[in-house]
Amino acid sequence: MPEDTLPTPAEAAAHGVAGAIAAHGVADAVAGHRDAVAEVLSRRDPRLLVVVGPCSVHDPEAALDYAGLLAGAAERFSDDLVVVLRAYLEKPRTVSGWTGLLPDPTLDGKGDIATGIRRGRAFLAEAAATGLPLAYEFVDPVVAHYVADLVSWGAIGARTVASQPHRHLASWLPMPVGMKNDVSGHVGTAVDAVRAAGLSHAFPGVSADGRLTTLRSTGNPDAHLVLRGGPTPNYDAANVAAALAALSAAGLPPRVVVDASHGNSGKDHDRQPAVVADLAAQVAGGNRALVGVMVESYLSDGRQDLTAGPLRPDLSVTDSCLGWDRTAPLLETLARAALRRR
Ligand SMILES: O=C[C@H](O)[C@H](O)COP(=O)(O)O
Ligand SMILES: C=C(OP(=O)(O)O)C(=O)O
Repeated sequence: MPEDTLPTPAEAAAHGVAGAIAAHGVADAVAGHRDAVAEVLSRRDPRLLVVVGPCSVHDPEAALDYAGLLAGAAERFSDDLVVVLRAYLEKPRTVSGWTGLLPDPTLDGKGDIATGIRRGRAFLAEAAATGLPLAYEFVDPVVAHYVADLVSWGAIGARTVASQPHRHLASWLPMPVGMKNDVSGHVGTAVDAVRAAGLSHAFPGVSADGRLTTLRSTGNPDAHLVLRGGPTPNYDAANVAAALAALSAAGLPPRVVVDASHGNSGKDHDRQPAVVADLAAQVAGGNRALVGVMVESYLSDGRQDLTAGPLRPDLSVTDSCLGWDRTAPLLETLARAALRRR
């Protein structure tokens, strides 16, 4: 195979970790996780969805250590929270920068995507074996065909939410997909995206055997809005209420996930606890439409530049994250809030 030829999605799925995926019953677990998330989004399950984990995975071994810690906490709070691990292997960039472990597994711009698919799937399979559902931002619609089988909650990000191919992809993906408000803070684009994802579409895609093909979707009933802020935050009760009103006006179910990071914390990890505290108060105060919270969290507080010399495995190389020691209490706060809301 020439160096740059990629395996087909079916070949990638059959490679290496297929045995581990089967041994751990991952496919059945993923189906169960997707249903569990959908139940929370539909509010039939009163628990709170918490999507938490690193901004990006740059060191799979360290990220698995993090997943182990999170799996323990998820179990502890399982009466009140449905905890999903951010297992993000692609990063959208405002202009340029590292694009993630799957497109650039050597973190140096070489773009060895074939290796990235192999390493990425190995990471996802091992992370799934912890028992946690996995969250993933679908940045490149082609790459989606290599990873979607292991994902239980998908995101279309602030930089792609207006894109028709991404909306079409979301309409076809077999898991709940969150549509983020765009980077300007405009919520209407994401409301349009939720509507578009709920409809059926025919669009070009890749079949399991690697052929370019026409994909036909039936519409994603579990597409929903994610508030992530913009130049100013939009996590407070007034912005949440305005977003719910916009959803209702568009004939969509009033439900929202709120991201405590990104525009809601000015990308400053130190601000995330205050945002989570505000969201927990809204939940505890009885807001049943606030169905989920996202937190960017990793082993240690902060971030590092990729060019800063030997990389630390425990520190984000993209957005700054809240360290594990400060994340665990936030999960407890959210669990208490969800319990109180019941
Ligand atoms: O979540 C990560 C970043 O916010 C996103 O990938 C954009 O990063 P950038 O603005 O540094 O390119
Ligand atoms: C890039 C991300 O978010 P956003 O699209 O909100 O910037 C992310 O969640 O990693």
